[in-house]
Amino acid sequence: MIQVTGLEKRFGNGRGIFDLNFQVKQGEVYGYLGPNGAGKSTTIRHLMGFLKPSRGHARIGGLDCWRDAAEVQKKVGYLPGEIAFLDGINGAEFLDLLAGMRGLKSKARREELIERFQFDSKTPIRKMSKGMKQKVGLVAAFMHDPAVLILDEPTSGLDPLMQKLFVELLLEEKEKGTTILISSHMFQEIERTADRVGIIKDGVLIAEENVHDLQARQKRIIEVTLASAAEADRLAQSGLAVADRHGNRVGIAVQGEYQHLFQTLGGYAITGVDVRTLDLEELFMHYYDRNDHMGGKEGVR
Ligand SMILES: Nc1ncnc2c1ncn2[C@@H]1O[C@H](COP(=O)(O)OP(=O)(O)OP(=O)(O)O)[C@@H](O)[C@H]1O
Repeated sequence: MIQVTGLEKRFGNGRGIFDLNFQVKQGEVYGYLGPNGAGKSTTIRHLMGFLKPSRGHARIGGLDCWRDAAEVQKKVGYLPGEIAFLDGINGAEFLDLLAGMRGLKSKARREELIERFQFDSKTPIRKMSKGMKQKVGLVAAFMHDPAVLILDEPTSGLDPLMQKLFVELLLEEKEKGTTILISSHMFQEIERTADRVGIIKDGVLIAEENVHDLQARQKRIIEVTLASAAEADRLAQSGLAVADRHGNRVGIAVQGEYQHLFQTLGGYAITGVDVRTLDLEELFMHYYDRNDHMGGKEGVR
């Protein structure tokens, strides 16, 4: 449904995107990840027909995103990274304007979305907080039930409750067969929704991964607390795959094979057990310089 072929944009300063190639199949959710300034928004602006490629093509549903920009923009639900609103109007008027441009008659879906995101659409846009503007942007992107959604950092500015709601909405869209490209710094949101992820750095697509494969390869760490340091020493030398060790605690990495682990643990004085899952962020970290990592579970920038 989305096809990017040899896409290139060279800005005067030598930055840009270079020979990008990827596809998003109908009904697939593609997570587009990358550190600050990697080229995510530039790619997305090409997909929306706002930028002319220096080389190559971006296509959506067979349409050329630059040549057929007007048609593409009608077809796609788009949430920009930074929304430029008209200042003199309120949220409802802004949505009316977009609905008019798209020839959308029914307000049913829009009202349902406003109800879910819980905001007063009559508030003047200049008085809205960042999060509230983001909600208006999301309603604008989803309200015409588009076959393709392109979302540039959709949860920025949303509080955790609204982020959760957004993920639910995205999963519903996925269920309906909507094709979705979502750029994000939030690994967890990508992990819960995406089928595949592409990682862009310095304008180059450096990796593509199938999220379901990654999840199947995901390891768990069983953290065992032992009655004494001597017991912990003994367990550390038992031949199990020891991932880490802190005092009386020994972390053991497992991937599907639990029988041997529990048989072995039977011979030890254990006072506690905890299970930790290595999340995809940890698996992805090797694609980034450590310096790019802002820390925490939230981002990769
Ligand atoms: N119009 C422009 N002229 C010159 N350079 C530009 C222009 N637009 C973007 N760039 C540069 O191209 C690079 C990619 O920018 P882009 O906004 O696509 O990154 P991004 O991955 O979306 O980053 P962020 O996470 O910060 O939004 C950056 O170095 C940026 O400074």
